[in-house]
Amino acid sequence: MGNKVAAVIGGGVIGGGWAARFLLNGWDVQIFDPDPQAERKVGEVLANARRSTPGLVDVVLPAEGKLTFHDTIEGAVDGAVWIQESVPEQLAIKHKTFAQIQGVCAPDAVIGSSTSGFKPSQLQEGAARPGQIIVAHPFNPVYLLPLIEVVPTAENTPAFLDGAEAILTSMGFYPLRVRKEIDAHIADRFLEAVWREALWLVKDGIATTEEIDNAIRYGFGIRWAQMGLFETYRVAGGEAGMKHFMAQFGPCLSWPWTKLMDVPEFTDELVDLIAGQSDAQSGAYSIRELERIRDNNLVSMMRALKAQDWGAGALMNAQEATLRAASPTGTRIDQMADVSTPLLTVHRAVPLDWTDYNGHMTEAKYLQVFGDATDRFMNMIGCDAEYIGAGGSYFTAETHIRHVDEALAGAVIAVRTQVLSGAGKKMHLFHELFEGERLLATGEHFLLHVNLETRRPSEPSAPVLAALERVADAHAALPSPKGVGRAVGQRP
Ligand SMILES: NC(=O)C1=CN([C@@H]2O[C@H](COP(=O)(O)OP(=O)(O)OC[C@H]3O[C@@H](n4cnc5c(N)ncnc54)[C@H](O)[C@@H]3O)[C@@H](O)[C@H]2O)C=CC1
Ligand SMILES: C[N+](C)(C)CC(=O)CC(=O)[O-]
Repeated sequence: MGNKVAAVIGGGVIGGGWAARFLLNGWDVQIFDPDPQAERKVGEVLANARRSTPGLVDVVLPAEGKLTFHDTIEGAVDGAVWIQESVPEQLAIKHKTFAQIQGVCAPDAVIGSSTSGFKPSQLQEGAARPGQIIVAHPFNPVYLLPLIEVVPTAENTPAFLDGAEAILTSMGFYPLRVRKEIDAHIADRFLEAVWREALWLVKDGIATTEEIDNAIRYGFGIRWAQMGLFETYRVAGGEAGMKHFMAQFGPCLSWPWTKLMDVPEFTDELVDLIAGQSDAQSGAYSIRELERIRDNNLVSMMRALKAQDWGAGALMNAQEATLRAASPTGTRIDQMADVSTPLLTVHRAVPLDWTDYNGHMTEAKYLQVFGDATDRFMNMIGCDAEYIGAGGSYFTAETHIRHVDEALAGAVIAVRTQVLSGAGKKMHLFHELFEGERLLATGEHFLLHVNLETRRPSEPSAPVLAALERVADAHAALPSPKGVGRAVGQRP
């Protein structure tokens, strides 16, 4: 990918989210929004994103890009290879915006529209180069959720679409190409149906806004996040699966369970009823507080899916593997020319689900970071998944951690690992955890190589031992790090 410059036209809820996603993936972002409050509002979204997005993966994201605000569309799109339109949902405003963009932008830049409902053919009407415009419909918060509905027309070439989707994928998005354009694409058709039914339930006095939210979040909402609709229903069919499920529940669709397309009128009375109930339900929190609660929950759930390598979590692992391959933490010792200084074994951000009631990285996660650093070092010397699968590994026999300073969510942390000794079955490591130049903790660990069949200490393979000895010999020349061999209670 060449120039990583994006323009964001319209910096509201969604434009601000796009800006954050681009910036935190190393893109420079140029924003145009006529609202004098735009810079402040984007700043608030970015602050939320900085504490949540970097911790989605267990490896550091590219260095944050540069953010600039511009007085004109011309200024904002200058040099941009991706231009994201996020102006209000009115076709006339969108058409005027595209005309201004296309008057000045590069002819091969992608112009993505965040529209929730318009078809791409409607957006392309009257455009100078219709083939440059696609729907790229995101989900709020754009800096966390992976889905982008990419809706093209026949005007967009396959090569153009592939290029656009490659850019989205590189930022951890999941581009879902919609086969045929349709009002409101795929996901918003569901959301509209659910929204419509919920409005009826409130209007008819069946349920309050809070009861409806509880019906979703204590039940099918959790289910949907991991298996969606069809896979969930397949499981609900029991051993007989989907056919049985359809035979059993298909007839229900003709029962009067839903109001279908009948939309309740948005009278002042209905709006007041819903807004009043919503105030009673959630008014104790500010919108920014609710955003932070939402982000904490989303990151925790997405990281749980990541641990299962499933759905959105599998996507996060794929992005991590790409980032890891380009990182020194993914390099093997036999590929390194110089191993004479402590090795970078962890380089990542503190995820939101690692923080505690004190507002900082919790105690147990210091051990996790050092455990991860040890795993990475094992990988570097060749004790990788294949080696472990063949029956050899290291077990930790003793650990001593010194907690020196704190780290907050989103902080970029790094572990440098010094080999104190490495010979035969024994491996003695000293990890130092930093945020920038600030030392946060040290971890001293003694490990033994084991045979996974006998579960007894054993000699490592010759290549693993050679790699370990190479680093140990090189590190023997280093000064002994402060804190080595300490016991609890000793004065510094
Ligand atoms: N809010 C949501 O949940 C979602 C919204 N969308 C879509 O994103 C688009 C933007 O929606 P939101 O961000 O929610 O609206 P918003 O009202 O938060 O932001 C719109 C921004 O556009 C600016 N603006 C107005 N006229 C402009 C112009 N001529 N040029 C540049 N900026 C202009 C406004 O000052 C405002 O900051 C819409 O098409 C919407 O359908 C898509 C996904 C989710
Ligand atoms: C309400 N909405 C139609 C604007 C919602 C979306 O388009 C997607 C989302 O984030 O839910």
